[in-house]
Parts: sequence; structure tokens; C-alpha cells
Amino acid sequence: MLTIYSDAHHLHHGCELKDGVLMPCFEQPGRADTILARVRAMGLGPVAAPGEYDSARYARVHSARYVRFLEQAWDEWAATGRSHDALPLIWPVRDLRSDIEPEFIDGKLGFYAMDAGVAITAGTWRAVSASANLALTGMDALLAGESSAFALCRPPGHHAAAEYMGGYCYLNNAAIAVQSCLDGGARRVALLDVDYHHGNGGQSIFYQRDDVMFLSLHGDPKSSYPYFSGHRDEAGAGAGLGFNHNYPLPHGTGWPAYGEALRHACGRVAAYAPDALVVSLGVDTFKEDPISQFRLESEDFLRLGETLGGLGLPTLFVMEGGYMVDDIGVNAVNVLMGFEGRA
Ligand SMILES: NCCCCCC(=O)NO
Ligand SMILES: [Zn+2]
Repeated sequence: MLTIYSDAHHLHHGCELKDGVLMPCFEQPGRADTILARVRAMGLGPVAAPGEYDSARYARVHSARYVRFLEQAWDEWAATGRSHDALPLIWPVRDLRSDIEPEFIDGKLGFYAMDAGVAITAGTWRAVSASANLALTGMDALLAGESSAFALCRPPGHHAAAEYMGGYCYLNNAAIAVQSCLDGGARRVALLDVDYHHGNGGQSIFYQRDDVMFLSLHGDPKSSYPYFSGHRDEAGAGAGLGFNHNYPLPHGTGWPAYGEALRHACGRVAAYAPDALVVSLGVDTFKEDPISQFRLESEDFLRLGETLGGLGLPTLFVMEGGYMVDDIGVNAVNVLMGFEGRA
């Protein structure tokens, strides 16, 4: 399996406000480094650098003004004389106005964010755009005939929606790849999110469309981040009604229940008969993950990959979450090995 990787991710490692404390973000460079080392140790396949793409490709799923915000945010922040990480401090919730984009950077940060898990630093834009380019490069490989590819994206993207960032995510790498697949001639694409946290961004972007089926297995939002999306009754809207499927699962979920939900989701994918499958691959479903509450073991990720391989679809894996750095390489690559039948 081809892996797409860039060292540019080292340019980004901000702080986050977690449990009321400002701390180094759990979404750290060692995550991608550990996965890359495992890719190489297991001989998964060639490792390629990403191609260069115009930011207009990101604007196929994000708004142009949001992409411009991401590109310019650090400079606008630094122009105020601040050299530390930029974080949102106010959000347009409930009856506050969100129809007028603030001019000042502190207002824009909240206008374009859903939470305080998205620090912006001097290198964030370069890291974020490189991460999206990994996904575009992986999708170009599928469009050129590869049966599968792995975009080792960092930062992740599945919480980012058309006009907001959040949960360590800035550009929705997987959604950008899905749209690129359709722009490349596909009629239908399935986006399956196996990260512990609901992929609210991908759901939101494709919610009213029937050319993308979105499916997500995740911690029940009644008790898991992002808390405000991912319920079972979110079925799509308009032309998209019936093409959005959520599988909220309780704290403590292990492989038996997870595998059952995954097989059900795969049955829906098979019935949809897409031209390609994009997988938002988070491995924070691991039993030792420091910020999540499922109980998957490392061997279960082999089974997860095998189950996806059974679909027989051209498949792009896009890296999302997973924060037990010591085990993230084994767990992520186990999915890919299982997919290839090398379990
Ligand atoms: N800062 C709150 C928790 C963010 C979760 C990020 C993640 O792994 N999403 O998939
Ligand atoms: Zn996650």
C-alpha cells in the first residue's frame, strides 16, 4: 500500500485548553513519526511526498473566506504584537450574531471555530495545507488506478466543517479527498469514519447530498466529545436524507459490539455501491487512549481492516485521531495490514 507523508507536520504543535488547563496539545508530532516508523518497519509499501495543489481545491468543501482565514490568521494575530499561540476566546452561540464576520482576529478566531482545541501557530497553515495535500495525492493515486492508499495526515481533519475548525482539525482532509474523487469522475463515494469521535465535519459538509454516503461509528455524544452531533436520528436532509448514518456507542465498547456495528455500516456501504471508499482512520478507539473511552485491543485493528477489505472497493485511508503515541503505529498499521489480508 502506498503511503503519502510530509515532514511539514512538524511545523505545527500548539497548546489546547483541556479540563480548564492550558497544555501542549495531545495532537502532537510524535503521532505521525511513530506511524511512519511502523509503516517502514512492516514494509507496508512505498512512501511518497505529496503533490502541490491550489487552495481552491480546499474551497471545494470549505468556504473561500474560511480558507483565507486559515491562511492569514497567524499573520493577523502576530500583527497585534502577540507571538504565543492564537486561541479562540468567544463563540457566536445561541442568539449572538454570526451573520457578520468580525474584522479583528480575536473575533474571527471564534467566528471560525467550534472549540478551543485549535491553536494557530506560525507553522500551522503550512502543516495544514500539506496535510490536505496528502489526502489529495492519495486520492489522485486511486484515480490513477491504485486499489488503496494511506494519507498519513497530521493535523487531522474530520471535525472541520465548511466554515469552522475544531478538535485539532482545520481543513477536512478526508472531505477534500472525497470531493476530489467526485470531481475526478466518480458518481458516488462513501466516507466511513471509524475515529472514536463523531466526524461532525464530514457529516455537515455532505449532509444534504446523495452522491456521498457518510457513516460514523463513535462515542455516543450524550457522553463523548463533540457532544453536539452524532446522534442516530441525524439521517441527512433534502437530497441527502437517508445517506447519513451514525452509530453512537457507549463508553466501554469493545470489539464484539464495535465489530457488529462496523459490519452493519459496511452492509450499507455495499448496498450504496460507491465508486470508492474514503476511511477517516482514527485509532483513538484503542483501550489505552488517554482521551477516549472504547476498549479496542491492538489485534482488533487487524479485524477492522479485514472487514473494510471485504468491501473490495478502491480505498483511501486518511489519518485522524489516536493519542496513545507508543501504540499508535501498531494500531494504525494493523488496520492497513488487515485490509491487505496480511493479518
Ligand atoms: N479537545 C477535545 C477533544 C478533541 C478530540 C479530537 C479527536 O480525536 N477527534 O477525533
Ligand atoms: Zn478522535
